[in-house]
Amino acid sequence: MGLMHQSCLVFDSGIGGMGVVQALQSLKPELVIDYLADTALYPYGEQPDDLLIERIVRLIHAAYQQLKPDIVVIACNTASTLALPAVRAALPVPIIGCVPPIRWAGRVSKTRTIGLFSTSATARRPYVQQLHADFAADCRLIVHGARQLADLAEQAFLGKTLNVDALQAELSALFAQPGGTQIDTIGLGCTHYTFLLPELASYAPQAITWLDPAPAVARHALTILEELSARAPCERLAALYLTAPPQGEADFSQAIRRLRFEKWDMFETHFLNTQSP
Ligand SMILES: N[C@H](CCC(=O)O)C(=O)O
Repeated sequence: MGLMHQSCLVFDSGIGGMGVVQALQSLKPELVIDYLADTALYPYGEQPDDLLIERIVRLIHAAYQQLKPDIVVIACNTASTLALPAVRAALPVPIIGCVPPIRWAGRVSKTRTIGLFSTSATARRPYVQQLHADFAADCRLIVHGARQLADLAEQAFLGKTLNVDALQAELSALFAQPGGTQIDTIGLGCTHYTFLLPELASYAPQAITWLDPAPAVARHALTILEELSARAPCERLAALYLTAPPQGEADFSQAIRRLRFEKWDMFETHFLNTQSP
């Protein structure tokens, strides 16, 4: 069957996964895309690993039972680098993760010095060191676990004015590290940063090739969807669930309409009423 009636659940802590939603929509407008954001626990980058792993599995499992998607995209590096195996073990459908584009950066960099912006949690994960060792061992990797960039991206998504000082402080924290002037390629290791890409590029102190994995993640998800066998068609409208109300509700409601979501709903009722795996 074609993708006409298939559905995909996209998961993130906040608005970061909306970059993957955009890419999915432009590639396959007919796909039903549901979205779950764990806004109650945002930012994931500042949460302890053991809390996150259990929570992510329970939430995605509950959303799966509610929405029965054909595929799940964990459009969050902080969640994927921690909980991909646990989510895969708990669900009977393909789970696509989103991990820092270190391999891609290793293919692209001429100076062999690559940068990575991510959350603090992702920056200290062994997953990142493993990607470096496996796919870009001949590159110097300079990582900055940025506390403020996800917040700035949330603001940008709502159409708010950029806090330029905060953005520049995060850029400096990467480029001021030893070897920073040699960086020619930077990977976005947090899905939120899609919404800051023009600002990051314009305030960076040197020419950089910026790598945003969102379109590649979307293409990968669609390839996997195409391989799935036929199922009952999904005829309903796309759902957007949050675990806590958004900051700036009017701006949020306007912003999500650009992504073709008519409204948002609280997820907690479904979450609490669903048995964990
Ligand atoms: N969007 C998430 C993280 C933002 C947060 O700290 O919650 C990621 O890709 O890592």
